[in-house]
Amino acid sequence: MPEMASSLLVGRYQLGELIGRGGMGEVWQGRDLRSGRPVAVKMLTPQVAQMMEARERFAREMRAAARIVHPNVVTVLDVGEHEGQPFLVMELLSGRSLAADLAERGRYGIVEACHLLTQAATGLDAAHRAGVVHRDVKPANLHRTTQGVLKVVDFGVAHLATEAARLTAVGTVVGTAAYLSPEQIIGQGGQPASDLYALGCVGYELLCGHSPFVGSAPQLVYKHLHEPPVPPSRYREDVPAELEGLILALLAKDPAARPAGAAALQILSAFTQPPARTAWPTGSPVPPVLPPGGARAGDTALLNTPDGRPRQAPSEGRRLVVPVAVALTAITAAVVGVSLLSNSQQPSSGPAPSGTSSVAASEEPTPTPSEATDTPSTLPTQSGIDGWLADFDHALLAQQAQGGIDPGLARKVHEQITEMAGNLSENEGRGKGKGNQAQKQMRGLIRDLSEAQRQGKLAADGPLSAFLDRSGLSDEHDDQ
Ligand SMILES: Nc1ncnc2c1ncn2[C@@H]1O[C@H](COP(=O)(O)OP(=O)(O)OP(=O)(O)O)[C@@H](O)[C@H]1O
Repeated sequence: MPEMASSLLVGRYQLGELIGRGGMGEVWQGRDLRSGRPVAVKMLTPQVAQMMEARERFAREMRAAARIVHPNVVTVLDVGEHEGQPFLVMELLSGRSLAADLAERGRYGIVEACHLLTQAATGLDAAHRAGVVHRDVKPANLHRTTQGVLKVVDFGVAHLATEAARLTAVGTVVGTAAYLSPEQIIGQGGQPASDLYALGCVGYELLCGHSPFVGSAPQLVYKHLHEPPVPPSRYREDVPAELEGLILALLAKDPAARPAGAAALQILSAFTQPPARTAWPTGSPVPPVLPPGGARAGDTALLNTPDGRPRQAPSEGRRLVVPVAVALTAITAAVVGVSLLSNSQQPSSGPAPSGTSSVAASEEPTPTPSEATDTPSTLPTQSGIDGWLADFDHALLAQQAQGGIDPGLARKVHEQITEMAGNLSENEGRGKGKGNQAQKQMRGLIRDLSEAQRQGKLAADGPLSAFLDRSGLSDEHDDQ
C-alpha cells in the first residue's frame, strides 16, 4: 500500500498517523477539514480494491452500516474513493480493541465481562434491527474506548472479505476461525444468529482467557461443527450458572436454538425479572431483603411511584421477549450485587443488597428517598458517581434494547452520560467542586428524562425507569 501519511483524500480528509493494519486494509488517524472533526479513515488494500464487484459491495455495505446509529456501534461518517482506492471515514475512537486488551491482561472479571458483552449485544441488536449483520464479530472488532464504552467496528467488511475470497479461492473459509459459526463454515451464514454465536465465543474468551475451541484452522472447523464446548465453569469456578447457560445457549450448533429464537425464550426467562429478584447465581445464600422501614434505593421488589404508593414490578407477561443484551444486563446487575455482598462487612440485618452497583458501591450510607432535602440525597456520592453512571448507561441501553425509548433521546442521554464520565475522569483529583458540578449535570438530565416520559418518548416502565425509581430520582423531580 502506498505511503498515505499527510495525504489529503478527496480534498477533505487529511491523514495523519497510521493506527493499525488488518486483513482488509489500514486504519489512519485523520481530520475532516470541513468540520475540523478528528476521524479514523480505513483504506482498503489495493488487492481488495482491484475487485470491481467487491468495491460496489463495499459501498453498499458501508451505506448500510452508516444507517446504524447507536452508542455501541462505531459511527460511519462517509465512504468514498481516492485515486481508485475505496475508503471509509468513521468516528475516531480512543482506547483499544478487546483483542489488544486480552493479549495483555488475559481473562476479565465476571462483572466487567458482563458489562462488555451487554454493550456488544446491544450494539449488534441495533444493527440487526436495521437489517445489518456483522459476520465477523471477534475481540479485534470490539473496541473499548478509554471511557469504557464498547463500540462494535467493521460492519460489512467481513461480507466484502467473503466476496473477495470467493473470487480468489473457492472454498476458502474467511473470517477468524475461532469465532466462525457452524452455518458460516458451511456457507449458510449471514444471519443475526451467526453474530450471536460469535458473541458467545467472545464471551467465553473474556471469561476463560481463550475461545471455546482451540487448534489449527481445520481442527477449529471440525470443532465448531461437531464438538460441544467445555462449560466455562470447568476453567473458572466463579462463573454464575445463569451466565454459563447463556454462553452455552449462544454457542448452540443450530442457529435456531440460540437466544432470540423461540427456544431462547426458555433460557432467557430466568433473566426477565428486575435484577435484584432474578439471576442470583445458584447457591447464592442471600436473596434481596427489605430493610427495616420498608423499601429504599436499590430495592426492586417494590418500586416507588411518584405518588408514593408502591406498585408491583411489571408483570412477567409484558417482559416475555427479552434480547440477549437485557439478559446480560440482568446478569451483570446480579453478579455486581453478589460480588459486593461477598465483600460487604455489613451484618445480614443491615440494609438490603442492591441489584445494581450504584447504590451499594457508594461508600457512605444512602438515605431513603423520604429523607431527601434540597440536595438530592439519593444521588451517589462523588466516589460512587462513576459506577452509578455506568449503571445508568446500562439501564439506558437495556431500555433501548426493549424499544422503550425514542432512539434520538437515547443517543442524547448516552452522550451526556459519556460526557459526564469523561469530565469526571479528566477532573479526577483536581478539586472538590467537580463532583457537585457532575451532580448538577445529572439532575438536569433526570429532569429531561422525566419530561420525556411525560411526552411519551420514554416508556413508563422498563430498565431505565426502574433504575430511576430505584435511585429515587423520579420522585425528586416530581417534588419540585
Ligand atoms: N474508528 C476507529 N478509531 C480508532 N481505531 C480504530 C478504528 N477502527 C479500527 N481501529 C483500529 O485500527 C486497527 C486496524 O483495524 P482493522 O479493522 O484494519 O484491523 P483488524 O480488525 O485488526 O483486522 P481485520 O480487518 O482483518 O479484521 C485496529 O487496532 C483497530 O482497533
